[in-house]
Amino acid sequence: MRRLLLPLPEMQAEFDAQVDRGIAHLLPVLGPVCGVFLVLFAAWDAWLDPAQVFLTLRIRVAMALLGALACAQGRLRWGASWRVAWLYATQAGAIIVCSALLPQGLLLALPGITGALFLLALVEPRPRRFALAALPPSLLLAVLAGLELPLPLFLDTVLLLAFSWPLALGVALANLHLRRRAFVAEQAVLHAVRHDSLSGALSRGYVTELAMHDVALAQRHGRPLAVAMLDIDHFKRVNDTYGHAAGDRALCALVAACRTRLRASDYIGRIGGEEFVCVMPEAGAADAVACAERIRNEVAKLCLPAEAGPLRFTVSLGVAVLCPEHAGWADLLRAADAAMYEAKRSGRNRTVLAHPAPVHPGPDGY
Ligand SMILES: Nc1nc2c(ncn2[C@@H]2O[C@H](COP(=O)(O)OP(=O)(O)OP(=O)(O)O)[C@@H](O)[C@H]2O)c(=O)[nH]1
Repeated sequence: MRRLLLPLPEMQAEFDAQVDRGIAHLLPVLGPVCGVFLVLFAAWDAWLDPAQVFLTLRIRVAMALLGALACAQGRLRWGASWRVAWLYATQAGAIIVCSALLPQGLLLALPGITGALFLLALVEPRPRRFALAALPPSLLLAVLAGLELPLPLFLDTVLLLAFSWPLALGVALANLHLRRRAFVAEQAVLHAVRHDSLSGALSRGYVTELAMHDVALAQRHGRPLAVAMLDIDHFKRVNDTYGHAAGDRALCALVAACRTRLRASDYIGRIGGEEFVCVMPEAGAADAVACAERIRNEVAKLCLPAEAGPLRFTVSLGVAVLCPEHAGWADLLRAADAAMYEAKRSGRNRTVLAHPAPVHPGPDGY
């Protein structure tokens, strides 16, 4: 059972959300499938006992309409599990009740009713939720079999249910195991695509995707957003003096230092060799420059052990704040880049705020 659990609680929550999304996509398809079954079962009823067919048809239609509530996307605020449980309970319930009204109906329908358990195990593989959906119809079947069938046949029915349940649960667990493996693999690929493997910063593609979204949001709601572009000073010299491996460690230390100085809602991405960008939603010029200065001071304090002696390095930063002159993320980044080159030109190890003047000045008028 432990192997079925995901290593992190947030991964478990994301996995559950993914399964729920899958079920939500499947539900509109299950509606018409139930409709086809309704017609087939009505024909079956007519074949077994034409006298009862109008009664059973009314029950089946009523249960189908009740079950259709589960497919009403967005109307009812039910979770996917409750929708599945409701759909299964109404459809299996209709089969069981109608079968009980037909001569030998329960016995004839038994393989279909137990078979439905296996279908459910494919749709809802999480054991507790599977049990939640499967239990009420199984209990209904046992009760009606107890009322309708002679004792030996009732015991056969209960025995068949007792066999089917662990088997269907096994199918659900195997299904769950396979889905979790696929999910973990998908997460690993996503992580590799979204992160720089050396420094752990976001990859260029992913930081661009996030930043474009945040810039569009800030523009739409008139909210502040700032960007700081960082570049290690004389990094070529660092590599030449201390070696490439020490240079790599400097990149990692830089990202770690930035993370300690950024807010939880800020993020850092690597956009080139030794160039990084920090995106700071809800930060005006004063906040962003103060944060950039904190990063610069933190980096200047770093001292990494290396064979050629203690490695110290500095960074130059260009800060740009979103304003109406910026059409989007590309313009904002260009402004931060220009400010960063200005910081390099004017002596390095400093922060330069890009012009034009920001629209969202901080309290100190930046
Ligand atoms: N160790 C290491 N070095 C890298 C990596 N990516 C790029 N570099 C090096 O970063 C250096 C960038 O050098 P330049 O673009 O000349 O800039 P600089 O020496 O930092 O000079 P300024 O930016 O003008 O201060 C090059 O020597 C690259 O080889 C990496 O992943 N690891």
